[in-house]
Amino acid sequence: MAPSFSDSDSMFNFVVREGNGVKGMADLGLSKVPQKYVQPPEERIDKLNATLNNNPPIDLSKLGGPCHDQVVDEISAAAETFGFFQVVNHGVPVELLEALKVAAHSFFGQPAKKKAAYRKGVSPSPLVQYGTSFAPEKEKALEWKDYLSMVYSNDGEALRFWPEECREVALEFLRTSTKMVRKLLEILMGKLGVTLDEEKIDALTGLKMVNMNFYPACPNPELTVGVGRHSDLGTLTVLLQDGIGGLYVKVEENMEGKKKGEWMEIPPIPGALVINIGDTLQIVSNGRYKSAEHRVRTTSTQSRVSIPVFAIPKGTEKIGPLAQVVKKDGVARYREVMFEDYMNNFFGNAHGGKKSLDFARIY
Ligand SMILES: O=C(O)CCC(=O)C(=O)O
Ligand SMILES: [Fe+2]
Repeated sequence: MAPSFSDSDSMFNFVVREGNGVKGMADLGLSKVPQKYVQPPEERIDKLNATLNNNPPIDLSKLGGPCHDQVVDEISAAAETFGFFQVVNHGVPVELLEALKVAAHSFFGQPAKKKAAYRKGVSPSPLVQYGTSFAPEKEKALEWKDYLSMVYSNDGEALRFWPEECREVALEFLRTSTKMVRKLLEILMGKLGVTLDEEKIDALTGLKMVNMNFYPACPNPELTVGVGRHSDLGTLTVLLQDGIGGLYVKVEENMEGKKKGEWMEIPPIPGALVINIGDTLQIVSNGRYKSAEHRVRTTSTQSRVSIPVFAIPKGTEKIGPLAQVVKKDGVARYREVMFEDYMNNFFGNAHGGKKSLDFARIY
């Protein structure tokens, strides 16, 4: 059946307000995306205009062994330059990664009605939200993506309220990746001369959330984006992408073999996870660690899924550059902000690269 939206309002209502999602629309059979999905030329993703990031993944099982210091240096060097790296032997079982992708397809493969039950405002729990694009009411062009977001409060509530198609694997992903996040933070803080204690861990990662992103096959990958340019708002993101590819990270600074502003494709590596530095860690480290600006391209042949775990501060937490680092740097590059305010600003605006950091930047 060919879709027959009489105007862009009825398309918006169908996809966004009624919760059919971009998948519901794509399933109708489209030969061309609606105008509302066409990105301005400067935001479109030209596959041929990107380089491939073929840095080998960092092997976390070498921590604690004879190559410990070298691995620590690789992690901090990646955090200081790209704001991203891939890891293997990360402690998240490889079978779980497979099960997560299956669970994501099974959640999004359900009839729209079942997913729409978790829409903002009607979801039976504030911990769970299903939606589409990022800030659809604010965006000039929509993102070709549906998502499910699951906030962690405790195991009991997760198993009770998260959707049954994915709750067990999502919880296990959160549990196992949290251990790695702790290890990575310990290393990154250690490099700043700061010891990570329970209080600091809680301040930086007190709120955890698992998302599932679904990017339906798209008839016009050259005109659309799956996710627009953004950095993640929290401390660290652990991202599982499937084998389809389409994740791009922007080069922050000129460096050997890489030019500032150039986009690198992050290839899927079987069994690996992608680690992103988020805005919070850039602020806390007074700019030493870079949050990674990234975006996602759509594909015309297959639906892609990705599953990030976000480790972020609680809303009541005050976030600012660490005193030890400011002392060393002689200047604070960011002001202290209530994380809730930072979050409201982040989610209250359409994606726009790293402009989210301006909220805390001192000029
Ligand atoms: O799908 C991806 O690879 C990345 C998704 C992403 O950037 C996000 O959910 O914040
Ligand atoms: Fe992201």
